[in-house]
Amino acid sequence: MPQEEKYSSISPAEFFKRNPELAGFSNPARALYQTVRELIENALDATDVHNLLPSLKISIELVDQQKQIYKVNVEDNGIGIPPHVVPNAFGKVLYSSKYVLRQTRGMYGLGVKAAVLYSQMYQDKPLEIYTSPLNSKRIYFFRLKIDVTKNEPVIMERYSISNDKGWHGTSVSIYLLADWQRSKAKVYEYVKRTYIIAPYSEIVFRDPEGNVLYFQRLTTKLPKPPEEVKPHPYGVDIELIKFMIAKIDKPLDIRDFLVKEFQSVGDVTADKILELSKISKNKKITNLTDEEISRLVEVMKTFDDFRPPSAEALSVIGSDLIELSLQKVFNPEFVSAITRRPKAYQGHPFIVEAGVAYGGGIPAATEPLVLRYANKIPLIYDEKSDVIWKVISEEIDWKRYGVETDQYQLVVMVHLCSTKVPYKSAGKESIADVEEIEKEIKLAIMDVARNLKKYLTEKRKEQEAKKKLITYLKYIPEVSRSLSMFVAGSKEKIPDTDKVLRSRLLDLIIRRLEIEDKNLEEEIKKYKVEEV
Ligand SMILES: Nc1ncnc2c1ncn2[C@@H]1O[C@H](COP(=O)(O)OP(=O)(O)OP(=O)(O)O)[C@@H](O)[C@H]1O
Repeated sequence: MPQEEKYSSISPAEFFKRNPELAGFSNPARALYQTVRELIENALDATDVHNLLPSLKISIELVDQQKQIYKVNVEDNGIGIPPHVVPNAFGKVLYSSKYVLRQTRGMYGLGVKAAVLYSQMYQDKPLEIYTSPLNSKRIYFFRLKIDVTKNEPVIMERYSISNDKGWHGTSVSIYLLADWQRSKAKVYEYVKRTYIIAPYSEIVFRDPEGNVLYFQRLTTKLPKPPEEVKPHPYGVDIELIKFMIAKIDKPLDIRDFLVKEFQSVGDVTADKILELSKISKNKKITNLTDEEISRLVEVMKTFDDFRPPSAEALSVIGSDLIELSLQKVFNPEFVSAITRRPKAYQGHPFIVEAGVAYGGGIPAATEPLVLRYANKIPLIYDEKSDVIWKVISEEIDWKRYGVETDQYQLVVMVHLCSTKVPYKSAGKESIADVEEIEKEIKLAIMDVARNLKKYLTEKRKEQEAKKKLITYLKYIPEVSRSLSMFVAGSKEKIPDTDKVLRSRLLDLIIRRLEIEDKNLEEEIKKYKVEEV
């Protein structure tokens, strides 16, 4: 006889506790990497997004050798968190300040809670937080856990002290079962790549072996912070409209609703949309039927007269900062970067930035070193399933740009900014193939690759010229001697003819070959003679 099905429901906290790999917590090594990541991303969202120059202190410490329990602490100098919000921000899955249309690293309201859930599974120390919002007179301390069944925070301890020094920011400590040896390389890579995309940050990183890395702030120029925007009509769906109506919870006229709540919709456009949807202008939003909402969405998605989505919500790094970082971190012989113009997919604005660094201090490898970023987050895992990798490895023929493809000395960086990055999973490690995005990534890389090609062509020309110079130089003594003997045979004798000829011939060759290389000075000096 078939067994009877048993039905029940679980809380979001329970769901992510049962499926930690969905948020990137699949084993002790990955969990350590992911915890560091979530804390750094929150710290940066609390600083650069709010026009504050980030100073981060990161530490990982082994606190129980036998059980392999580590303490991860990240302290920032950000906006801090209002004390009444702290318990939910850290103890309620799907609670966030980032459910608005504005580019931030965080978007799910899950990251730090996923770390806490994982933490609670294998050891019993609670999460520790101290925070002080901007201009707050007090610093607030919390020790928290999550009640997994209820998806609610459990406050174990809380108190506050006077904030005499005017400090603001947040410090979060999480204890967890981890594997430092296996995550070490990825954690280091993550911190380094964070620094590359945020060169206006100062970062101190202490690892469990006692090594301290200091990343010095390279610039005080902060990218323009993103601004919150309204949804674009191309990005709507039936549930979004229902959600917005429920949130307003007032009998507003549908026409006013469209004009006030969406970007790119003025009075005239609103009238046109409503006419096409066969909905009266004065119909109250609270009285709309499901069928009317469905018709409205259909029209909004297909109407072709909207301005494209606003890019005000985005915050790019800028080509100057990308070039600065690539130069400082890799010490290459050539760098170039570009920020493309805003584009949109499914009503979401996006901008692609790209940079290349070539030669110099970059170690040779069989593949280009690809640095992937989305909303200023470095993406480290799942490289081969990312659209950025696909473009760089399959769609760009590097040979055509003059790059030696047996031994690449090449770093290619791509940054996608969007109010909606199409990540493949909640762990935010790779970007899905969206046609519009793929195309922009390709165009951005082609832009910088063309600059690289120009540089390499010039460089090769210069090398050819040098080769010629060295050959010509060898002939100078012989030619000037023969010529001077020839001239000496004439009636009028020129004093030191040989020296004069050598000097003139040398000048002529350098001028003709347009050589400016300082390294050749030694070589040329050998052939220089005192002028008479
Ligand atoms: N260091 C911090 N400074 C200020 N606010 C913070 C900090 N850390 C967390 N928060 C607040 O806690 C909220 C929840 O953080 P959490 O990491 O769970 O999710 P998120 O960052 O919103 O989204 P995601 O799951 O995509 O990372 C944040 O939205 C933010 O408001």
